[in-house]
Amino acid sequence: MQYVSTRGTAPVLDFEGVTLAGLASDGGLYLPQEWPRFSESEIAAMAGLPYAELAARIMTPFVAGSLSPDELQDLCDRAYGRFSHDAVTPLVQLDQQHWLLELFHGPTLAFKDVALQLLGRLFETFLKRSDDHLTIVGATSGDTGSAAIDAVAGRERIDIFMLHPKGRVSDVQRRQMTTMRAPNVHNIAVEDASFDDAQAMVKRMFRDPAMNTRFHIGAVNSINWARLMAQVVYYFAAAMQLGAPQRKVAFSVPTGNFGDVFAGYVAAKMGLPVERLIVATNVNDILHRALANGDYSAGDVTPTASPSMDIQVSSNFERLLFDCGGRDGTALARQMDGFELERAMRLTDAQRTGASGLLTSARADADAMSGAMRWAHDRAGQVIDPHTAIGLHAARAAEGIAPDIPVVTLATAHPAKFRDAVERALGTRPSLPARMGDLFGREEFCTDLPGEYDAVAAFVADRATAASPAT
Ligand SMILES: Cc1ncc(COP(=O)(O)O)c(C=O)c1O
Ligand SMILES: N[C@@H](CCOP(=O)(O)O)C(=O)O
Repeated sequence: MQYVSTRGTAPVLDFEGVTLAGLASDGGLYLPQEWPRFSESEIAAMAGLPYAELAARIMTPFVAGSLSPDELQDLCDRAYGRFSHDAVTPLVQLDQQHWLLELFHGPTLAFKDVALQLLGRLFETFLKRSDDHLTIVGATSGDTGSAAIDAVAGRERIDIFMLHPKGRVSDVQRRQMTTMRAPNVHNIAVEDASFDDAQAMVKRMFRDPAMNTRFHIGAVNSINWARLMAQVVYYFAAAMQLGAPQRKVAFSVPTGNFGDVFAGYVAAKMGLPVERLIVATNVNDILHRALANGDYSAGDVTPTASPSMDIQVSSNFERLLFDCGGRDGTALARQMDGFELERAMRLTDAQRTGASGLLTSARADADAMSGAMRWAHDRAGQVIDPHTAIGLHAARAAEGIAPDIPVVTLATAHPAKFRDAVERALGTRPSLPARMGDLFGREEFCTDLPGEYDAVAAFVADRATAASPAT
C-alpha cells in the first residue's frame, strides 16, 4: 500500500514510511492512495472473530509491503492483550435504539489506547529494522498524552516530549502523564496556551529542518495515519455485532481533532454499511459550523467540562476535505495556506456535497451535556463521561434515522477521568479502577514552559541530543 499527502508534494511512502514520518514534509497528512474494500461476504466471514484477529484482518491491506500477516497478528495480540475487557471494545445497550461502544478498557482509560498500544509496538518494530531513533513530539488535551506515554515509556530508540496546555486537563489526566517515571519521558506544561497552540508548535517542529533532520521527529497524534487505521477496527467490530453487513448502523462520535470520526469514514469507504456519522462537538464548534454551513473559522478556545474536545483547529478535517473534494493536493494546499493565514475558510461545494452524504453534526452546550449524562444514568444505569455525553446528546437529537437502525455512541473515556464534572451532573463521584493504583500518591515530573516555539524547541534539543546523535 502506498500513501500520498493531502498537499500533493511530499514523497509517496509505504506504511513503514508514513508511520515513522508522522506529518508529511509538505505539511499535509498521509492517506492511502486508494481505499481497500471488503465485499459483503468478506465482511460477513469476519463476524465473531476475537478482536485481535479482526484487527489484523481489517488492517492487513493497509500494511501490505511493510508487515507480514504473522507480524501484524503478533503485534495485535500483544497490543489488545493489555485491555481489561475480553471484548476489548464492548457494546452496552441503553434503550431500543441507542448503544454505547465502550472504548476505555485500555491501560489509560480512553479510546486512544486502542491505537496507541499498537503504535508503540509498530515504532519499536520499524526502528529496530532501520536501526533508527525517534524523537516523538506530541500535543495533548489530556488523553493522547497518557496513552502515548504508556505505550512508549521505557522503549529503546524513542524519546517522547508531550505538551499539554497548563491547567486545562483534568487532575487524573495530568497525573497519568506526569507520574510516569521513565528516562525517555518528558512532560511539558505550556503556559497560557490552548491545545491548538501546542498542536501548532508540534506541526512547526516537523517542518523545522534544524529539528527534524537532527532528531527525526515522530508523531503520536492522529496526524499519524497508523492511529486512524487502528481506530477503523472498532467500527467494524460494533457494526458486525449489531447485524452488519446485512444491517446499517449509525455512529455518534464526540469530536475534537476529527481523528475518531474520520476512522468511521474510512470504515464506510472500506464497505461497512454506515447509515450516518454524527459529528458531536461541545461549544468549540468549528466542525459543526463547517459541516452545517461551510464556515470553517476558528475562534478562541473556550475551556469546558469536556477538555479533550476543546479544539478549534482540527487536524484530520484536512483528510476529509482532500478525499471529498476530489483529492486535489495543489488546491487543498492553497486552501490550507489561506486558513493558516486567516484562521478562516469556506468549504468548496464539492467538499460540502461529498461530506454531507455520510456526515451530519450537532453541538452540545453544558446543559445538554449534563442532561445526556442524567438520561444515561436514569434510563440505563450508566455513568458516562462528559465527552461521551456530548456524543449521546447528538445521537438522541439526530433526526431522520429509522427506528430499526442502531445508533452507537462512542464512549471515549472512563467517567473517572472526569470525576468533578460527573459529580456536578449526577451527584456521584466515580472511582478510579483499581488498576490505576496510587495515582494520587505518586510524585509528578513536568516542566512548565512559556508558549513560545523557541523555548519548546530548545528544551527538546537539549534533552534529545544525548539519545539522538545528529545525522
Ligand atoms: C475523551 C475524548 N473524547 C473525544 C475526543 C475527540 O476525538 P478526536 O480528536 O479524534 O476527534 C478526545 C480527544 O481527541 C478525547 O480525549
Ligand atoms: N483530545 C486529544 C487531542 C489530540 O488529539 P489526537 O487524537 O490528534 O492525538 C487528546 O486527548 O490529547
